[in-house]
Amino acid sequence: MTEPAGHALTAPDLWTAPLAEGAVDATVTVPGSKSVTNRALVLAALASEPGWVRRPLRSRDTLLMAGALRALGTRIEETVPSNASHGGTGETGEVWRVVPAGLHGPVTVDVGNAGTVMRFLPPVAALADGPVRFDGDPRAYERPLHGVIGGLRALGARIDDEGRGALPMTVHGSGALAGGEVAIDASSSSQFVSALLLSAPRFNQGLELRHTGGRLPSMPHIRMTIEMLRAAGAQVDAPEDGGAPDLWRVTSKALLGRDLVVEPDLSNAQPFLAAALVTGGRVTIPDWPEHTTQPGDALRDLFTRMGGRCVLDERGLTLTGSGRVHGIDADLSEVGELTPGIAAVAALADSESVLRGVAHLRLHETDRLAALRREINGLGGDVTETDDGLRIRPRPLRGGVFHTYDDHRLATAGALLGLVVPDVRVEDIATTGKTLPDFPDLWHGMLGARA
Ligand SMILES: O=C(O)C1=C[C@@H](OP(=O)(O)O)[C@@H](O)[C@H](O)C1
Ligand SMILES: C=C(OP(=O)(O)O)C(=O)O
Repeated sequence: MTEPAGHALTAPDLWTAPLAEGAVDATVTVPGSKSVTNRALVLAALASEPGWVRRPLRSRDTLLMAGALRALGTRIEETVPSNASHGGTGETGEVWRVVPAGLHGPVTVDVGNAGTVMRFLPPVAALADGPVRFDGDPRAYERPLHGVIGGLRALGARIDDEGRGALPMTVHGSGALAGGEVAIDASSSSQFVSALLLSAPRFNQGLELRHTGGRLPSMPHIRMTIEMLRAAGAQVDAPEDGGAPDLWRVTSKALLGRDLVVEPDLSNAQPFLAAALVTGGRVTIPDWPEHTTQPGDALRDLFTRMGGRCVLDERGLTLTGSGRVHGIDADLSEVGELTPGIAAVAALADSESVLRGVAHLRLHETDRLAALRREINGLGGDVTETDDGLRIRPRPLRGGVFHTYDDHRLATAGALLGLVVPDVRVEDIATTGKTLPDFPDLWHGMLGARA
């Protein structure tokens, strides 16, 4: 079995996870969704008029996206108005005004380890005038990109990847892309599909995209792409509208500028809701949307099956723990990014769990299946890898170092275990900055609010 990739385990920067002294009772306001913010930025940059992104997530992944679009020529003005009431939330918040402009190289884009940046931006670069070099963290070189590279080449783009089929690479934009029909295998990442769809209204002939290959993961994220494209005026035919399976059509058409309020990141709400579940407490997440394409909405069902009670009302989503945590047998293919948090809860349950359908997590920020097995077992757990997931048999856990492999969701999983297992030290808690830089403060705040 391979060991998870990540940075050195030798000089860890250790964060002692706070232990809950009793049942957690808190309201936690979670910052905006990474997936929505980065789609909103791309669509706004490709639009034919200015747009607004309200309550954007400010984190490593979204700042990399904004920085790359700026380098390509887009103007993004950040303001924190004193009275930006919007969207019925009544809250003030940060607003980014996005003013699209001609996209130009030569430019170098740092993708960090952001899947959304490394996959959503090459199609944008193909529309730019000049070469756009893509580089990123060492792990970004290992993450799959072949569907984007092969797809773009078939649609008329010139890409120099020195035969790697991965980063680093240069997209030689010529100011326009023919577009048309293409087939790709997106079974290793739904982001290949989202990437090509997002830029497709700007292709001369639009796009007819077919997925060929194994099961497509993270379908809610593809629905998010389609919903946001349509809200920007795009014409999209998708399988769920009665069309052929695994086939999407996007018409060539100008995109509108939008005024959009970013929903809270429901996947980042996971550790806080889980805190209520494992301590038999109560946590409310305000502004939980009634309708959403975010995969995190599945937590209502998953955590109910694991022993919590969820109520969605005008205050937001409230999860109340019963004091008991049950194991679960779940196919997480649609909601893969929830796996580390589910695995941590499962390690504290009263029965075995089997998590299925998530083989593609081996190619996420780190090999998440190997990392979870190794780190939970390092605290005394009993986790084994299966072909497509994890089998977790709860055992009494002990303290120790929880390594995080530059993976924000490993770090929050470690913090959750440390809530009920004394002396868990989480390596590099700052890695949560990929999507949730405020995590340590929010976590301590949640505990400080304990009734
Ligand atoms: O499109 C998106 O915003 C995302 C899609 C998913 O990627 P994969 O399909 O590669 O798992 C998800 O895991 C990632 O966190 C965000
Ligand atoms: C897989 C994830 O991120 P990325 O957008 O980098 O793929 C994640 O956030 O869990």
